[in-house]
Amino acid sequence: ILNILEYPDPRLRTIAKPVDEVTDETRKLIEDMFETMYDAPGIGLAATQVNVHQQIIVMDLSEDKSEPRVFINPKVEVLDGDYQPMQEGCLSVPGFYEDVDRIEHVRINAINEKGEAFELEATGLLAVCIQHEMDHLNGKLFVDYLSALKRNRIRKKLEKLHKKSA
Ligand SMILES: O=C(O)C[C@@H](Cc1ccccc1)[C@H](O)SCc1ccccc1
Ligand SMILES: [Zn+2]
Repeated sequence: ILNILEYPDPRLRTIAKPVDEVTDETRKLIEDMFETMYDAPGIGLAATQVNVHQQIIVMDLSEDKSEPRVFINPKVEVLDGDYQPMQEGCLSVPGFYEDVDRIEHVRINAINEKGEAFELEATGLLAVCIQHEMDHLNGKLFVDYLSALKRNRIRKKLEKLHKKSA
């Protein structure tokens, strides 16, 4: 189980680098990321959240861990400009849920854990999760879409929690 960085940890703002070659080490990291995500529990996890600054996302939207997905060096294209609001949470901002507007229909191009390129069209929760995880790889968090007032309230509450546990 890997440690998940929590807001406002500045390391969450790091921009992830592309993966040059998918090695056994990459596959071991992906395995550890799935274990960490399922344990949290969550339906998505970006390498940035476990302080590894490579463009790697793991996801599983199923109820029974039956649909693990891996996205390496992902690129997202907007397929139509409509936005949809959805309540989002984040394993790096535990306990807070707020509505965020995301693009409704996207296409993602990525590489899988075998190093093979693939393409996927997504709408609904999958599209939202892909955009949420892509933001992590670009050092962005869902709290960045909220008002400064809300974001500061969340930051203060989490900082207080971190002081207690520190
Ligand atoms: O990246 C993360 O922190 C995991 C996120 C992924 C996510 C956020 C918003 C909407 C969809 C996915 C979540 O914390 S995983 C927890 C969760 C589970 C079911 C539905 C929404 C969020
Ligand atoms: Zn998140």
